[in-house]
Amino acid sequence: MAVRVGILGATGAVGQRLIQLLEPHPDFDIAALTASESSAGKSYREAAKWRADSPIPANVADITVGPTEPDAVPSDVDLLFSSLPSSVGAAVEPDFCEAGYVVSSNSSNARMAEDVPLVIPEVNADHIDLLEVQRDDRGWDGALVKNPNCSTITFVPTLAALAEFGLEKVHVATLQAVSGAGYDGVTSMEIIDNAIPHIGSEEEKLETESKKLLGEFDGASLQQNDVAVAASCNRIPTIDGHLENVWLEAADELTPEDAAKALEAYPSVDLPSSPDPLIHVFEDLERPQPRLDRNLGGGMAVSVGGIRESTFGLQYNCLAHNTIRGAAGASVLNGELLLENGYL
Ligand SMILES: NC(=O)C1=CN([C@@H]2O[C@H](COP(=O)(O)OP(=O)(O)OC[C@H]3O[C@@H](n4cnc5c(N)ncnc54)[C@H](OP(=O)(O)O)[C@@H]3O)[C@@H](O)[C@H]2O)C=CC1
Ligand SMILES: N[C@@H](CC(=O)OP(=O)(O)O)C(=O)O
Repeated sequence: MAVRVGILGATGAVGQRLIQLLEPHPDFDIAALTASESSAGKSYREAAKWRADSPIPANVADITVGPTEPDAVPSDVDLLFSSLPSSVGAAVEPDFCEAGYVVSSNSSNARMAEDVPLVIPEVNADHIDLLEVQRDDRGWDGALVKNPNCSTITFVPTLAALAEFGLEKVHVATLQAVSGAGYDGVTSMEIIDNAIPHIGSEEEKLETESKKLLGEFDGASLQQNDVAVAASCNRIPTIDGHLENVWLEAADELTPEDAAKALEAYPSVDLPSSPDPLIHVFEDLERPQPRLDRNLGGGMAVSVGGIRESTFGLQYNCLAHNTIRGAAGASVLNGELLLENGYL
């Protein structure tokens, strides 16, 4: 029987992507939608400014949006996907966990908390069991799991694939799509004919979240990876798809040929939203490109190209769809992992 799920922040850009991904999902049934007080009490059709590239699913359009409070969500809902602004997530997600709900959250609050698993299932599925520590620490019947920032999700799987060569230093420069800032985030006057070489807090997220994701969990605590990561984040006028330039210094010899083999061989996981292959490797130096390659693997794949030797070790470019692999799809995949591991 399908698991009944809810979406916190269902009317937003990521909430709409979640609805697109969850409506046809084999294991999940959308049973509750929440948003701010100004949307509560309206039908989803009325409350959401629907801007996704497929119609609102008929069975979702007539659901009444509730306020984002534990009492407003039916108790037979087992899993909540959270796409709230991070300040709201910080305030309310713990209340839902305390009330017994399992929350798979895309919001950035608490990603670096010691007892909160930050998970990309293809990279560190075993970190999910940090939830046992979390439940002991906090006395929750529910649980809180996070997916990382969209730019972090794009380059960390490539590092995981190359980890066998010994990760020492990584420099990453991003070219991020405007959808990452939300529908009202960057005005057309700011971004057309332009590039903005700063995205608030983004560099720090890439530098810190990557070490947690690549860390070791021994069943009791998590030891972060000591790879040095330096990031530079830029906004460019693409709609979806974050492209990143990576320079990697490895401890062992790492030729472009070895890197391509390791990236291509890196496995996906046996969960419905994990694409096979996970990583597409292009020989064409002009790929990957956001418009051409962001939808590979249903928007859940990572693509890599331009692999070459450089003054600073191995150099390559990577790309992923920021609102699917980088946000809604990442939360859904973590929901699948929670189900697979008996947390629901
Ligand atoms: N856009 C993207 O590509 C990405 C976004 N994220 C993160 O995901 C989260 C959501 O982003 P996005 O969908 O773009 O944001 P939006 O602003 O589009 O949506 C926010 C959602 O939260 C609800 N909300 C806002 N304030 C409150 C409140 N006080 N109480 C309850 N609900 C509230 C909104 O409801 P209402 O409609 O009623 O206002 C809406 O449903 C953010 O944390 C963002 O940083 C992460 C990666 C990518
Ligand atoms: N800051 C990201 C999107 C985002 O909301 O990230 P986070 O989930 O870390 O808040 C971008 O601009 O593309």
